[in-house]
Amino acid sequence: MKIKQVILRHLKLDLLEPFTTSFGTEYDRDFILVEAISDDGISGWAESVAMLDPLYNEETLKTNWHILEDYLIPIILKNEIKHPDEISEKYFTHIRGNYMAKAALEGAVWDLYAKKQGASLSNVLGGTKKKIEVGVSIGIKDSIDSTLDIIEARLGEGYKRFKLKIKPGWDVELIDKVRKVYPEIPLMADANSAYTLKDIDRLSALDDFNLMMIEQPLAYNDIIDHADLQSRLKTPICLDESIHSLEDARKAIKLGSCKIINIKIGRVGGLTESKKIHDLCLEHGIPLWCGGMLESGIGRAHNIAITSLPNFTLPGDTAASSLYWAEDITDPEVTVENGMISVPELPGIGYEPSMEKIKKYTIHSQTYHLSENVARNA
Ligand SMILES: O=C(O)CCC(=O)c1ccccc1C(=O)O
Ligand SMILES: [Mg+2]
Repeated sequence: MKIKQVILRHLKLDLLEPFTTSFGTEYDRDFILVEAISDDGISGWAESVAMLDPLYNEETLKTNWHILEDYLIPIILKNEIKHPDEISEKYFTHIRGNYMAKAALEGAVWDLYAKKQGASLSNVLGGTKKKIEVGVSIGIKDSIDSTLDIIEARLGEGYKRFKLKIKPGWDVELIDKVRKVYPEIPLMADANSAYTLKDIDRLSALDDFNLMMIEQPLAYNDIIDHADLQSRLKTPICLDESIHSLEDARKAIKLGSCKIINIKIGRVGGLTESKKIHDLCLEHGIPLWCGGMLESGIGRAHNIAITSLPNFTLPGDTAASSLYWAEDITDPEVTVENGMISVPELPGIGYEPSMEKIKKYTIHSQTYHLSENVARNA
């Protein structure tokens, strides 16, 4: 495969409802859409899940644009790529970190590769499921009653798992009240690193509610204290922020830092690394689910494809487009029926980017070609 052109677009979509976590409130979603075009004129698409501010992790939309423009795109334009696995295994190895930037460009090449094979992205990744189960992530609200109303609505829509964002002071009472109303629903909590081991009493109190898991209770860069905490809790810990690679997953499993892992393609540097973590976790009996980053339909399509692999046995965060956006940028949008999404069988990601809607939400765009300057840097 020869990539002759890459287009970066900065899009902004307004969220229908503000989304609050322990690290802040999002009112809208700015992201980079990546289009990689081959010499025979086929486009592959992906999005960077980096946010505008470095609150979830250290990457931002601007750091991603810089790394894509100055390092990653020149490499992709200069080299002939036989298989997308080569991108993380050979071409990006000397660039440290910047996982979300790497994943965005790698993902666009994966979509392009699948389209050239005439196969679905799920198919080329080794996906086996035709349908995937989905859950929903519910942000921090002004009251427990409004949280209960949302759970009621999502239950009616068939969602298979309910994740409540927690932070100190919005935790034990919330979970207790929700459990009293819904003693049986698959329920979990995500702290986004809002606690330390000093909060052991509060975290132990959460152990009484039969939660499926507690996601990332401790620091975003920790696997040591999580191992200590896991040894004191019966509720499984799920790591999100702390896992950036196959190596991180191997070490966390070895230490006993978690019993479940959430894979976000962007956080681990792409689909190739996601597959490797998948295989390792399968071998060690660690169940997986696919996390969400308030993606547009393009990112959702990638999440659906990776979730079709067999060890994604727990419902993920890839809910319907209509819960987030007045309109999404793909045709069709991502829809959920009875808590399930059908994995597309069309070539590539299987959701067509709508050029009309993409234009409508684009703030800025830039096209990159192979040039003398690019060749020198790559
Ligand atoms: O609905 C979604 O896309 C998942 C929302 C979510 O939980 C989330 C959103 C932004 C950043 C981090 C997280 C998280 O999983 O921790
Ligand atoms: Mg999380």
